[in-house]
Amino acid sequence: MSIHTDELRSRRLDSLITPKALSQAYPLTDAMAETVLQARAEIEAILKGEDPRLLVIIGPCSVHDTEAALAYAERLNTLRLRYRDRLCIVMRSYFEKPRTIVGWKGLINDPHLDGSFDVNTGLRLARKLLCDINALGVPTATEFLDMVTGQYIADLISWGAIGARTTESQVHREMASALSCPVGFKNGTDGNIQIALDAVRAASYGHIFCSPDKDGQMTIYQTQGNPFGHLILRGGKAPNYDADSIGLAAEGLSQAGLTPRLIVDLSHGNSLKQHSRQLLVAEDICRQLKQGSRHIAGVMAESFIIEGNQQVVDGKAAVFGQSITDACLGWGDSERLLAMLYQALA
Ligand SMILES: O=C[C@H](O)[C@H](O)COP(=O)(O)O
Ligand SMILES: C=C(OP(=O)(O)O)C(=O)O
Repeated sequence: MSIHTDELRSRRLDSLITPKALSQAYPLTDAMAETVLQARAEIEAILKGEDPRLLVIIGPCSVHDTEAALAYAERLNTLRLRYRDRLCIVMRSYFEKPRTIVGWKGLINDPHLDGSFDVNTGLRLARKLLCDINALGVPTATEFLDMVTGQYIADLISWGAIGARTTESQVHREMASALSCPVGFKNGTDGNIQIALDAVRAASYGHIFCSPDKDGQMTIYQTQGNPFGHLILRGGKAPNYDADSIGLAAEGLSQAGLTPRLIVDLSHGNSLKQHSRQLLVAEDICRQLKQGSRHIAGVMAESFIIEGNQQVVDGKAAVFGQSITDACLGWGDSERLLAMLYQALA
């Protein structure tokens, strides 16, 4: 057996900590569990149309500095409490970035921003931050991209996303069918909505899903199906936040036997990747809400403390609270955005 035919293009870097060991280091307290369970129940009620509030998923495009993310969470909490009678605010806490080709893939993958890929530290930082944010009473949202790392943090997540680049992937749909939180599926990067409608349906069924268990043992799970899958309109070749596009998507949902309620991503294809345009998209959404649209269950926005984005130089991001992936709204505009959404639900 001296000839090897596999593992020819990979090399072992390190062993991964187990999900259980990480949870023991950063446990889910009863108060955090309460935050998660209450937020999930509220989001589910909003998606069903039983809670008239608007779900608002807002926060940085990605977390690269946990101190800055926590500072943002503290600011956001003030507005979350102020607007809680009309808005259900959940903080975007994204640790995994899907790349069009290549690039920094997020805090879990490369926490030191220098290509050292210290995944164990990335997982520790991500879990600790989620504990700290939930301890404030702020619920968290994330994208589930990797098939393994979700096991380390999913108990602290109130809302999950499957991104535009993975909505059509069978394993992501299977994963979503197992997740305990509501999961939004984005339309494809080209604007294809059908793949997201198919994904919502696929995830609502039970599947067989192979994943590590909390001890790290590879396990065959039988999933139950997720009844709270939903559509996220993120734009594609053209934006899709206007009333006609939302009406068409709602019709598609109804024809597929799904609740015609969806989330609009103010960013990405809808903002033409120009961060300030999120406010223009929001104005249109507010108009639709004021006109009584029943299809808009929520919105998503990319926002941080400092407007725009920055380059990482020598493993360092120089500006505190500014994105190192997509450009975000700054704090002032984020305050204006939340005030505008709140007014629209008057
Ligand atoms: O949300 C972030 C980005 O839009 C996504 O990760 C794709 O980024 P990229 O096209 O720069 O790789
Ligand atoms: C990558 C993201 O979005 P999309 O999948 O829509 O490109 C995101 O929301 O971070």
